[in-house]
Amino acid sequence: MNASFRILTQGVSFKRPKNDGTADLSPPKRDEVAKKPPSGGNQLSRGKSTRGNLDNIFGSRVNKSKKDQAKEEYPEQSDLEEGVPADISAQCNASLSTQMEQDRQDDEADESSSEDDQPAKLQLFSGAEPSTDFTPAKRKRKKKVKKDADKLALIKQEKINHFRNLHNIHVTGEDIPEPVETFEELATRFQLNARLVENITKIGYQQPTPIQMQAIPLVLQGRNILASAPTGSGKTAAFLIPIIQSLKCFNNFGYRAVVVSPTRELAKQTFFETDRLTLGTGLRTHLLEDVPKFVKRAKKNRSSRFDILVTTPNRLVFLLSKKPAVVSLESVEWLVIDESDKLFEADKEGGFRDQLAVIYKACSSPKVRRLLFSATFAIEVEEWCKQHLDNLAEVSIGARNAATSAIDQRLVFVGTEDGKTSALRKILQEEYTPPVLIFVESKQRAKELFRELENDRFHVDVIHSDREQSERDLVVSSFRAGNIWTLIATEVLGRGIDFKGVNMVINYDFPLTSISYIHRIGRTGRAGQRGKAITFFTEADDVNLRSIASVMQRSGCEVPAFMLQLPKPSSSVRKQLKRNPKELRKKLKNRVKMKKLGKGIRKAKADTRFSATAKPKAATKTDS
Ligand SMILES: Nc1ncnc2c1ncn2[C@@H]1O[C@H](COP(=O)(O)OP(=O)(O)OP(=O)(O)O)[C@@H](O)[C@H]1O
Repeated sequence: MNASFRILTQGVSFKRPKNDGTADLSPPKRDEVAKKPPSGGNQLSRGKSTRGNLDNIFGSRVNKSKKDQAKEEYPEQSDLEEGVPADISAQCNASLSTQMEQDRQDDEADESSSEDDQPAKLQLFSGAEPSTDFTPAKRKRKKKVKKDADKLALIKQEKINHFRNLHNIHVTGEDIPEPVETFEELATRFQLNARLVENITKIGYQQPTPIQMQAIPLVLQGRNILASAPTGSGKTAAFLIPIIQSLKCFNNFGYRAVVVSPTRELAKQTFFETDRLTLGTGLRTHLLEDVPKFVKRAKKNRSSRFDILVTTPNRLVFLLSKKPAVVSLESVEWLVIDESDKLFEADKEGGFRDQLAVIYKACSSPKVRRLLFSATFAIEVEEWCKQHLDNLAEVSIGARNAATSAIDQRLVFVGTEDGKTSALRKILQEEYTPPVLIFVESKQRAKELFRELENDRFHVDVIHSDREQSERDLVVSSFRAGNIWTLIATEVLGRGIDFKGVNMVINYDFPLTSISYIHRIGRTGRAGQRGKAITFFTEADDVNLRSIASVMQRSGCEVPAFMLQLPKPSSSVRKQLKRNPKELRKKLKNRVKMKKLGKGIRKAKADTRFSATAKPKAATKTDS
């Protein structure tokens, strides 16, 4: 991917509607939006904050086609090449400096001549002192100072743009602060807590990653943020470092920051990262694990002993929905929604989105800021943020919804389901470099594959939602410690989990969406290391093949041309893919089976012409 991107900073500010006690996380309906009259401009007056205003603004934006909007925010490659390369920036600085020097000399000459004229002009005024502001010399000097300041600002902006281009940083929003290049710069510019600096050094972070370069100053500015950056690019520290800095030290007010993660494993990992970064600062972090214990503790009013809460949404919602609620989020200043696109997902029962709405509403302080982070970007999350979050800044690193270029990705055709085990054994024999993660689509599949491999020499174990929490914890820690070499997992480990040094990810079952593909393979190739991802596909997987091939192509992998030319799934299939991908996959598998069955029957029928013993049943046996 070319590192040269044009920076887009749109001067748009959005006001949050008045807090009416509702927390509707659903995006506005398109036709509702389309009916709204277009707004007069994209700058909203600061005084009034009404939903009507918001809708007008939102309407004017979404009336553009998504393609146009995307093009505005992410120019095509040819456009991107117009970025500001280093030498151009240097030339620009040099020529501006020369021009400024020339202007200075001209102005000095002008000034001396106009000062000579002054007495004559001043005599025109009798009695009253002339206003000093309006003497031509002063006016000129003022103009010159302004001109110089403008030029300096231009040079500075040019440098910032160049820096962002270099690191693939894209930002939108008003008044975006300068990114930081080093942790030393961060420490001096924001007077970072000495213990926090010490902890960053102790952990071994030498330089901020691109998301940290831009997101940390933004969070420290007190903004609402929607951020996306590749898997394994340090998003956790990008929100934790500035939150820790802003909370300063322990106080007795109760939770002031809440981090919501979709899985227990991820919540636990974030808790450990928070623990490492807060060491010695006095801040206290609580991982919400044992709900009954929490309820007991809450009765003694002991929840105010912590500053930061890390949790999954369902546990927190359970506590919030007790009458009376056993947890208070009224003092929360920072609400972090990690894996934000996942937590915005809604299913028939409401899913994560409804839970998020409860949490959102419970964080009732006017001081609260929301930080939404993920490796993948969803347009509906962006639309919601734009509509509901005041002073929003968006930051993203690299191309949206692309896998990291640190992963070598490969697609392997295995024919049918039956072809998978032998293909897996072949790979494990020929290129086995543990630790290896194998993803399957359901707990049933996970159990079956585990039985298949458990007696081989691959030190295999399995993790899925049917296992006890203690077993899951043990499996994760054993895999981290290197006692398990091959781990079979469902989507439980698909997002956010940071296992150091996973060398290979195998998608034994084809991911249901390209988003799931990006997160699954992102368990390798993290924090600057390289990794390998192999994905099996069968005849039943062609509905998703094109979108995954596109992800591969966007992250710089070679993809067979035919895959990119596969027909796009019809709109009804796309809808099903979004609503219930598992169900659709089942249907497609059945269709392939039926097709084969049909072929088998036809073949068998044909065979019976020559051999009376051939039966259709026998011909289809291998497909079952
Ligand atoms: N500045 C840094 N320098 C070096 N390593 C870092 C830095 N910041 C974070 N890391 C390390 O990078 C790894 C990935 O970080 P993290 O888990 O935060 O990634 P992520 O972007 O949240 O990934 P995902 O999208 O998969 O959740 C971790 O091991 C973390 O310790």
